[in-house]
Amino acid sequence: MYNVKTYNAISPAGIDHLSNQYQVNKTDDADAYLIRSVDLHEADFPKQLKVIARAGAGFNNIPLDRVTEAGIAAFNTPGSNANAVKELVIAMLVASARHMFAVTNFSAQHIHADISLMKKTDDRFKGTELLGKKLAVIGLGHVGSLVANAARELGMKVVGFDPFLSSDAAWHISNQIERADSMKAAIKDADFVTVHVPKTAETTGLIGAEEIKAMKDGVHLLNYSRLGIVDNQAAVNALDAKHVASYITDFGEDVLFNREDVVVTPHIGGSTEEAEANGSIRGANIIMKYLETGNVKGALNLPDLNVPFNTPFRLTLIHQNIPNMVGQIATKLANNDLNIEGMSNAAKDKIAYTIIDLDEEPTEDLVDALTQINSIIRVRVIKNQK
Ligand SMILES: NC(=O)C1=CN([C@@H]2O[C@H](COP(=O)(O)OP(=O)(O)OC[C@H]3O[C@@H](n4cnc5c(N)ncnc54)[C@H](O)[C@@H]3O)[C@@H](O)[C@H]2O)C=CC1
Ligand SMILES: O=C(O)CCC(=O)C(=O)O
Repeated sequence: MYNVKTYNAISPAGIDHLSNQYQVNKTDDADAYLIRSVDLHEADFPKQLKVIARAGAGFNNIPLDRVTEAGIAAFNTPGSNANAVKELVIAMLVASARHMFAVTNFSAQHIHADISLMKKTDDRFKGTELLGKKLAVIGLGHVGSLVANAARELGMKVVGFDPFLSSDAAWHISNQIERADSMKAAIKDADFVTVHVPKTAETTGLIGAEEIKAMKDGVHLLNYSRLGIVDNQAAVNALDAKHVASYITDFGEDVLFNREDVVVTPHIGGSTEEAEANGSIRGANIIMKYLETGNVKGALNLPDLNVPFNTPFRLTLIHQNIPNMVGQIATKLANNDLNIEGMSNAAKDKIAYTIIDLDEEPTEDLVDALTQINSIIRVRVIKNQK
């Protein structure tokens, strides 16, 4: 039996997807965490924790260095909630162009008045159309590409900026999206700017005072990525100066409250039934595959390694990516008279991962001996359940 611990509200679709070899939230000593945006930076991890699956895209809530040092595999589920974010961002583009929140506030406050009178005398709520307007999309991954394509379908001119665009992601972007080769080129004459990048040291403050100054007067700015990617104080200063027309974000801070020209949603970009189910089912599949086979695809901190599991036992080893590790491991197995049926190894940056297939169960002494090799981070024995 494997133990899974969940954090945040995890869609039951993923919990139900786990096989009967899994029990959920019965103990804190979990083999796997299935999480959403809980902040794990200050958390201690139980010794037997082997895998963290983040149902969602952003993984800035996981202390990756510490998790890797503990030999814990970490995964996210990019794309699982991208459509949900896209739909909300498109709604917010329309809402900002039509002053939707100020309009509905006005209506709520004048519920007993003859609102049609205001229409005849007041141009305050006259909006603009998206058709023909220019949208700059910063970051063209799962979310950004969907936003760019949908905006194009609405008749907007769309320019994208993503210096790290993967060739896979590029396939999903309409050929009618203009590619900018700098942030400045993307934002300079855009009517709307929306940001869809991960939060990293490099993207913190990506849209600061200088970038906002380079935008045209009357721009509408959207941040559905993370707190800190847009400098909120710089955005407020530009709103005060009437340079930015409105700022719409999923990540509130005190400086943003009680302003008519700011709309804050409470981090709900990915909060739809469908997106939460997608993410939790993908997270459940990741946990089952990693715990039961050791195979890895798309981890945040381990290389891809997928080997058909056809022997009764398997050893998996997470270790430093340095010379002679595989040689030392093979020697320990030979010294214990264990025949290696198959051995595969892959590396990602400083970390390497080795899978060894065996006909016999390795002894505890052998596992101890392997664990004691300098630069081995974690050794796991997996019994084939098939
Ligand atoms: N508000 C919400 O509920 C949600 C927020 N998000 C946020 O949106 C982010 C993006 O999500 P996905 O599109 O699924 O991720 P993704 O990984 O598919 O795409 C991110 C893109 O950003 C690009 N990028 C990285 N640094 C950049 C830079 N300096 N300038 C321009 N582009 C850059 C990457 O090359 C990549 O193509 C997530 O990391 C997360 O923080 C995602 C889902 C829901
Ligand atoms: O709804 C959630 O769990 C957060 C979604 C999100 O921010 C993400 O996937 O990056």
